Amino acid sequence: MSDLKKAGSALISVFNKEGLEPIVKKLNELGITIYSTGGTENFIKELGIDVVPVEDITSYPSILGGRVKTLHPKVFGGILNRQENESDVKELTEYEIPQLDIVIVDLYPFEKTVASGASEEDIIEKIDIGGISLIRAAAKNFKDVLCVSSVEDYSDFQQLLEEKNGETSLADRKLYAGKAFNISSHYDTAIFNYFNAEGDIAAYKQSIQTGKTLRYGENPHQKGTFYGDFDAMFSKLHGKELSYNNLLDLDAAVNLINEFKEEAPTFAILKHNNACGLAQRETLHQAYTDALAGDPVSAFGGVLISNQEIDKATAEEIHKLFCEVVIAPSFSSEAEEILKGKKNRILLIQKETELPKQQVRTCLNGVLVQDTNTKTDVAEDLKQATNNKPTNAELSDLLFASKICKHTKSNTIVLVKNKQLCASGTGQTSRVDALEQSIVKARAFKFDLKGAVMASDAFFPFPDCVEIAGKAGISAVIQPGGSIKDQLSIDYCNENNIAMVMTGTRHFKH
Ligand SMILES: NC(=O)c1ncn([C@@H]2O[C@H](COP(=O)(O)O)[C@@H](O)[C@H]2O)c1NC=O
Repeated sequence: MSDLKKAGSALISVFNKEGLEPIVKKLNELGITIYSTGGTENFIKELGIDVVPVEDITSYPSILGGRVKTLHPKVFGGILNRQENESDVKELTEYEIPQLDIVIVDLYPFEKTVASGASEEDIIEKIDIGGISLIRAAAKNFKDVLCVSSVEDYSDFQQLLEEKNGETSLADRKLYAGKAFNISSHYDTAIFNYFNAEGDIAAYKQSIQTGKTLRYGENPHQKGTFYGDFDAMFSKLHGKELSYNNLLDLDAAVNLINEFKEEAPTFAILKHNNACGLAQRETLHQAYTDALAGDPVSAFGGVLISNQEIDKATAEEIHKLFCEVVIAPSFSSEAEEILKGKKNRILLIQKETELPKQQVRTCLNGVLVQDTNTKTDVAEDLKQATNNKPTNAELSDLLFASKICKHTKSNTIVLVKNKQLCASGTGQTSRVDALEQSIVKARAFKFDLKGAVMASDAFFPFPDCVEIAGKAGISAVIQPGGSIKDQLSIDYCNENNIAMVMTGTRHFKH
């Protein structure tokens, strides 16, 4: 037996009338009776198309300022009846309930209203009750009813009407039911999160309606998907598909470069989510050259990000390097042309967007959620711990190093000289290891550490780090402070002419 059903009627109740016209025209052409609510009814009438007011079904006006218009047994009976069930069909006749085969609903814009900063009263009025009930009822009864719950589905639905002349298959109806529950659950999640803005209720709900299957996860034997709106953050100009690992690097890169947003030309090179090169200079070309000099070995296959438009001169330098991704607020047309010279190289324009206020990661059998670390250490935060005061140049390098430190995996030590990352120790199990790694790396790339500064993401539990740093020529240190043995580190610095400032803020990153 064919599971195709010919629709004879449709109930339409939409907030946003845009895109509805061709659908209404097609339904009318197919001889489908259209029922509708107030505003939608007027819209359809103005198109010169016959429409039956929903009040003709309910024999009730819309009441309470529109809070109750479709919430009526005759409307829900028309949607929820099982056509295979004899007693349901009998009841339809007994109570004069019209069968409703198609339900088209577009909900009140709750999230947009919240985002607009509207008053609580306005927000509450945008909690759609009738519409969400129509969607749930129609989707539940997908065996008999097709539910269109989003403007996004209008063009597919239009095509369906055209191809099948008003007939729908069970598979079509079930697919649309799934989409409908995607809409209704997303809507309710947004409402819950509005009511639980203070987090008083210990429940975590997130709903992301857009996702992209990636070629694979972190490794080729793992499946991977990105749930998020990539296009809201970037415009892709060129290059191959982004991978799972590219996306992780992008996340690290934009978070890092945002620290230098309003500053002089700054260029960063990242590998495995850590900066392996970063410099700030008068020209972007120089910033790139000096970022690369930080670690030209690690830069191979890296992700590059700039806080300024990439110009021709910088692009010509970048073009000599094999790199996966180049991100910038914009590219000059010559730079774009040059960088497109490698087929796979990904070029991205970073749009002006806010980053999420919370960070989420899986943990054990659940998730860990925390506020994003938005604290950037500034001069006013600093407490001078030593007799020696850092010079102005050292102070600006210390704050510069502290910003990099905040975005480097713990334990980390970052060494900076003249607004250039000399080296960092990343993701080490001891702070001494992190420091020694950074010194070895800096020396390997011919940095003279005399007069360089050191940033540490957390306090020094022992004076060993300042001792090693002092012997390497480091002249100033920035760290949170707070160890019971702080004084031992301070004493060593005082005895060896090293300036130390404390921020009072730890910047672990795991
Ligand atoms: N109260 C009800 O019975 C009801 N029934 C449908 N709606 C919503 O009313 C809107 C359409 O209203 P109109 O056709 O009057 O412009 C749609 O967003 C629909 O989801 C309702 N409103 C919200 O709860």
